[in-house]
Amino acid sequence: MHPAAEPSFRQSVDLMFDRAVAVMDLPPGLVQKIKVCNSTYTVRFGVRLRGKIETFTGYRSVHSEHMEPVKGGIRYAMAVDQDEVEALAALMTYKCALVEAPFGGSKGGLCIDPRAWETHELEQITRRFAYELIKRNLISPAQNVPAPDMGTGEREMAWIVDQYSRMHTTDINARACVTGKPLNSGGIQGRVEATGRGVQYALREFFRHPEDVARAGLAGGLEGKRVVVQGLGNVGSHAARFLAEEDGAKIVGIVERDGALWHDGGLDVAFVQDWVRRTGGVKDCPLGRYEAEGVRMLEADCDILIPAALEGVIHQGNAGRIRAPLIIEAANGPLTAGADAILREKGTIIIPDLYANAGGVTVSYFEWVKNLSHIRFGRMQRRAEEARNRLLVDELERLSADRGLGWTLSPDFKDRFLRGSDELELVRSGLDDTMRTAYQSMRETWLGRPDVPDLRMAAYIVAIDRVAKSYQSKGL
Ligand SMILES: NC(=O)c1ccc[n+]([C@@H]2O[C@H](COP(=O)([O-])OP(=O)(O)OC[C@H]3O[C@@H](n4cnc5c(N)ncnc54)[C@H](O)[C@@H]3O)[C@@H](O)[C@H]2O)c1
Repeated sequence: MHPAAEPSFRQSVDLMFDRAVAVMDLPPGLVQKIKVCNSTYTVRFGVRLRGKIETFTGYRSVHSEHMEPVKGGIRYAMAVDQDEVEALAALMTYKCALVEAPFGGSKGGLCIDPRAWETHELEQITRRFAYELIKRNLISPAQNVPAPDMGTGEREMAWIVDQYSRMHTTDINARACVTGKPLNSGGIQGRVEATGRGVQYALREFFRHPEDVARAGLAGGLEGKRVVVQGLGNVGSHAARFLAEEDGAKIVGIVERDGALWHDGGLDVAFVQDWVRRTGGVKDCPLGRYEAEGVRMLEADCDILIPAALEGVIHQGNAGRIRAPLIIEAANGPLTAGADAILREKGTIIIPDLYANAGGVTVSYFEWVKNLSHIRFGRMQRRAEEARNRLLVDELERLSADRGLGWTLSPDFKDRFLRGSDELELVRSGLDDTMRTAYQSMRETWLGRPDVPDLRMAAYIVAIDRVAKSYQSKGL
C-alpha cells in the first residue's frame, strides 16, 4: 500500500516533533526527554471463551508524566501494536498541552476485532484487560485515566469503572478512573458527541478568519462547502451531522470500510449512518453512487476533507492526488509525515489532529472534574448565574415601574433567562471556548513567525513549549 520509505506512525509523529523543535530554543537534553515515550506495558492474558482459552495482547503506553494523571483512550482494533499506542500516547501529550487540559499523555490498545465477539464476551475480555491495567495503576483516578477510542465507547467505559470500583471499594474517587462513561455511571452530558463537536467548532473558528480561509483558496463560510468524510463512527458521524445540520455544509462523500458513497447534492448523514449500522457498510445504500474502491474518494474534488477513521490513510503514494484545499484531521495521524510534506508543498491547509480532535479530551477533563467534585458539572456556576439573572430581571422591572416605561418580559423569555445554563450548555460553551482559545494560540505562532509556515508546526511549538516549561519548573 505505502512506498517502502514511508515512516511508521510513531516515526511520523517524531518527525513532526523534530520539525517544530528545530526552530525552538530548547536544551537538546530536554528535547530528548519530551520526545521519548516513558514506558509501554504489554500484557498477554487468557480468557475462556466458546469452550477454549483465547489469548489477547494489550498495551498501555505512558508518553509523558510531566502532569498526572496521564490521559488517553483505549482502542480495540486488530492493527493495534506498540508503535501505534506510543504514537497515540505522544499525540495525547501534545494535545493536552495545546488545549491546556492538565494531563500527561497516555494511550492503550487491545489487539481484537470487536465485531467478532458477542457483547457478554466483550465484557469478559474488557474486564480482564482492565484488571491487568488496574492492578498496575495503569488505570487510576490520580495516575492514569483512559477514555474511549476506536472500537470502544460508553459501554466499555462502564465495564471498566465497575471493575475498578470492585477492586477499590473504598476509593471515593473511583468514578474518575475513566471518562466517556454513560451518564448513569458518572458520565457527563455531551461527551459522546464531544470529538465531532470539537471538529465542528474548530472549522467554525477557522472560517471566522477570512485571511486563513483565503490561504486555502476558499472564500465565505461553511454554508454550501462540499465535504468528504472518511469513517462514520463516533467522530466522523457527529462531525458530519453537525456540519450539515447546523452549518449548511454539504456532505458529498462518505468513505467507509467497504467502499464509498457520493452524491453531488449532499448525503443525509443520519440515513447513511443507520444504513451502515444495519448492514455493516455503505454498499447498496440508495442515496448515492457507490464506489467499491472507497479510498479513491479521498482524492475527490471537494472543499474540505475530513479523515475520521484511521492513521496513515494519506501517504506518499496518494498525497499528490489529494484535491481538497483544506484537510481537518479528525482522526489521529491520518497523514504520514511524507504526505504532510507533499501537501504543504502544494499549499494545502491542514488543521492538525492534536488540535482538531481535542474536543474529546477537553470534555473528558470536564467529566473528570465533575467526578472529583462529586457535584453536577457547573452546579455552582448555575446557582451564581441564576442569582445574577434574578437581580437583573428585578432591576429591569423596578426601573420600568419607577419610570412608568411599561417594559415587560414575556413569561417564556423570563423563565429561560432565570433558569441559567444546564450541564450540556456549559459543556458545549466550555468546549467552544477551548477550541477558540487553542486556535488563537496556534494562529499567533503560525502568522507571527516567518519560520513557522503551517498550523501543525505552530501547534507542536505551542504544545512543546508548555511541556518544556512544566519540566523546567520541576527543575529538569
Ligand atoms: N472517540 C473519541 O472520542 C476520539 C477522540 C479523539 C480522536 N479520536 C480518533 O478518531 C478516529 C476515529 O475514532 P472513533 O472513536 O470515531 O472510532 P469508531 O470506532 O467509532 O469509528 C471508526 C469508523 O471508521 C470506519 N473505518 C474503519 N476502517 C476504515 C477504513 N479502512 N476506511 C474507511 N472507514 C473505516 C469504521 O467502520 C467506523 O465507522 C481515530 O483515529 C481515533 O483515535 C477519537
